[in-house]
Amino acid sequence: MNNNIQQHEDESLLNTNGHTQATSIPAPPLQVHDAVHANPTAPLVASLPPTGQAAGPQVAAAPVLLNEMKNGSANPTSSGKGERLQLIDEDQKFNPSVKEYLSKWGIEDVGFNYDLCAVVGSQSTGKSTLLNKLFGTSFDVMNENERRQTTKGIWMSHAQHAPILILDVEGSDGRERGEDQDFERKSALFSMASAEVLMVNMWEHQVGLYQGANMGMLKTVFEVNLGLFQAAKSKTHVGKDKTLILFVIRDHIAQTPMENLSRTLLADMNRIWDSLSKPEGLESVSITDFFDFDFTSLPHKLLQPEEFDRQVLQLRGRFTERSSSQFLFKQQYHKRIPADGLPRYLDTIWEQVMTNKDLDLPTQQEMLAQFRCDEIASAAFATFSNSVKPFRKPLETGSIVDTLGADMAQHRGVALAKFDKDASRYHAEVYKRKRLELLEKLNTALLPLFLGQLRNLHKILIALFKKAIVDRLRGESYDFGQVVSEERKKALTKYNAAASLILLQDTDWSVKEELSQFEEDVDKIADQCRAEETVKMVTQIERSLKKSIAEPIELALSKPGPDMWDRALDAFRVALDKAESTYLGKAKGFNCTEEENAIALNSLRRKSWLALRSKVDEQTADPVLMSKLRGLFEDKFRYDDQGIPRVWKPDDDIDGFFSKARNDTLALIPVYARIEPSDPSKNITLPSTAEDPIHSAVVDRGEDEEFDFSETLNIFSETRKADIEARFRKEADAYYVEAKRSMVSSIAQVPMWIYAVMAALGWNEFIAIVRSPIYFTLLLLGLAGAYLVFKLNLAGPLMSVSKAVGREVHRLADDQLRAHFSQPLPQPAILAEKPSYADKPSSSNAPAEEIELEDRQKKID
Ligand SMILES: Nc1nc2c(ncn2[C@@H]2O[C@H](COP(=O)(O)OP(=O)(O)OP(=O)(O)O)[C@@H](O)[C@H]2O)c(=O)[nH]1
Repeated sequence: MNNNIQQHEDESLLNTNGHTQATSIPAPPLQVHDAVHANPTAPLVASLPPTGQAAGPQVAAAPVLLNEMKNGSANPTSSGKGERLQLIDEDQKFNPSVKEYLSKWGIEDVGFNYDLCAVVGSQSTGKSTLLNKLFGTSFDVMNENERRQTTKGIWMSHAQHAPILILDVEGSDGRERGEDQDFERKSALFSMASAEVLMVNMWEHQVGLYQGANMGMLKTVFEVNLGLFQAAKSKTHVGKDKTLILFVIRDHIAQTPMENLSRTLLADMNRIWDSLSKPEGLESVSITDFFDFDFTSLPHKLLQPEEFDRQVLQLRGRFTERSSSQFLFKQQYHKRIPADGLPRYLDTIWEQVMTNKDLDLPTQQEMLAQFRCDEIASAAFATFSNSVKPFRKPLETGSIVDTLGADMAQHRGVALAKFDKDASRYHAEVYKRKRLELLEKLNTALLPLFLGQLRNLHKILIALFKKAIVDRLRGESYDFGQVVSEERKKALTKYNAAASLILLQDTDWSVKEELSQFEEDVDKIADQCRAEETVKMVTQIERSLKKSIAEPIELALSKPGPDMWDRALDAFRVALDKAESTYLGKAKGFNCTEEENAIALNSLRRKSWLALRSKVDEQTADPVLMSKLRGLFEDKFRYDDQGIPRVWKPDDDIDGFFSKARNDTLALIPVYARIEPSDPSKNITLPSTAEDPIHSAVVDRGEDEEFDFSETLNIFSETRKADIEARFRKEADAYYVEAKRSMVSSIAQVPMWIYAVMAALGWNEFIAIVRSPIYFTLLLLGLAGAYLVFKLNLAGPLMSVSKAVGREVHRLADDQLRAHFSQPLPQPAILAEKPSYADKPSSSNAPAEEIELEDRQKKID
């Protein structure tokens, strides 16, 4: 690549006056425009409108530009502009730096707002010179001293005054390539496929020639065009993508009028066109369906430099002034390649040309559109990815991003707008397709955020739901069913609201599945709470049942008899029925299922039964039972039928009463031993856990213990029964002994006459005391002291004091005696024969009272 910036050649070689004509033929119909056609021979100055008139900014700018040209200020190097690059080198390699250059020239981002023209023609016909003058470029110009090829390959540059790209094509017909017309053909194809305006540069004297007038090259161009239509396979394409061929006749000295030259050239082209074999269906199409022709001439640059410059300037205006009627870059010639896609397009076209493939421009444009749309989409997606990255972390850590929905929509919108801005210029169908693809890609990238947000929403709302229920159930009075239904509704509303915020348009996203999963989990928690609440409720009911059965059971068990269990079970059934109806009443608000109710009722019955059993156990504990039996025995033995205590008299049948009372009481022990009502209809039966399917399910969940109903009916075993009997017998015997003793003591009463004898014998002593003042005073004092002790309740304290004193005296005496007898005695043998009280063996170790009782018993028997 040659980036040299060449100065414009010296313009002051010759200064010969001449006149210039310009003829243009837009089509259809074929027309001839001549910038000065009204008077072809008139000098150029006369043909220009006066300064300030509507005809042309190019005219107004003319003096300035002329000065630029003369002073060399149009020199591209001075402004840093006008750089060029060798687009295709001598070895026919495409330069990959086009994009870089376009960007440097500020053309990459202009979309369709640029134009492209190419110049072809025989070698050394002043093409580069003309381009440099027209556009301020810096293409190489031949050195006069050595006449040889200067432009090799195809060069590209840009205009200084407008967004115009220029292709300077290697001259044809040069001795350097000789017979080889391969590059000429390829470069012509390439130029035609890319340029809106194809300038054909030729000397005036070449008009009418075949090779010299580039007719061979033009024939190729026309053939290629027809080939393009064959590829497009549609006649509708005809007339849509036209190219303007602008003939520039150099060194026109005006001997032959421009009109004649134009006509000759047109006739030549029509002849060529006619000679071409047309594709099927396109036999009748005219050359002007594909091409517009324009003709212009320039005076001799060396002989008429001033005129040459003026004409060039005028010609420049036709390239740059969009408002001018003679503006060359008409809309219809534009190849509709956005500037950013141009490098790729040119590269592909050249590749096609190189591989001798048919040039199918529409397909190329489509392929370019695909390529560029992909590139633009990738760039937009990369920016989008970066901007949504910050959302990932909070969502991964379980947070909810409040603005996620709006943010996702905004970032997606930005990416699509970015894509639309650059890609909408390309092939419409491709653009639409690629936009859909991008949209899908963006949605796919956003999907994890959407799902993450839903996941977190689910977790957080479930936790909140649980907490709200637990908090509300802590209160004193609540309706569980209402609490659950209110909180459920709240949770679902919140979920729906939050989920709808992140549902984006143009997606197939749905929250249906997630919502149903959420509902399922909410219900699961409600069920859990309900189960806990049911257990709580059953426990409460059980507690109140315990309270309500306590008294009736105690009462029933304290009055044993054949119907003792009938009464106890009656009381239990009443309490159980009440408990069950309380449960069912409360369970209505819980929305419990039949199965849950069955489980809870089963549990309630079992727990109630166990409560009954525990009460019975309490009432049949050893001391309680013994006291009951004792009481019953006493009632029968010590009281008569009217409940009056018996005073045993010698003629009473103590033995008979005793054995009856004892046997009756002993007969009650088996009644206590087992829960068994006399009336079988009052029997209560509960299923044991082993045979209860409902309970098995509960046990499987580890919520309850094993329960064997038949076991619970037995209050105590045979061994214990025997033990109780034995103990009772002993106690009863004690009562018997006591009864006998009380009868003996009543027999041993002092007769009344003894008291009369005592009064008769002691009468003298009584009189002696009454008559003696000392004794009488002592008697009065004694009576007064007794009265005081009685009045002040001092009998107790006096007794305890006297007892304490007695004990102390006894202890002291005991100590003294022990101390005395511990000394060696003069006759120990005598003392040893009398065992002390302490050493006295207690026959059978029984307490003294018992021994005494036994003695008495023996006597009675
Ligand atoms: N007679 C005449 N000579 C010109 C004119 N314009 C340029 N020249 C001269 O023609 C010679 C060739 O000019 P270039 O601009 O290099 O021609 P070219 O067609 O670009 O040459 P290649 O790029 O090699 O094909 C130079 O010496 C110019 O000074 C013109 O209008 N008339």
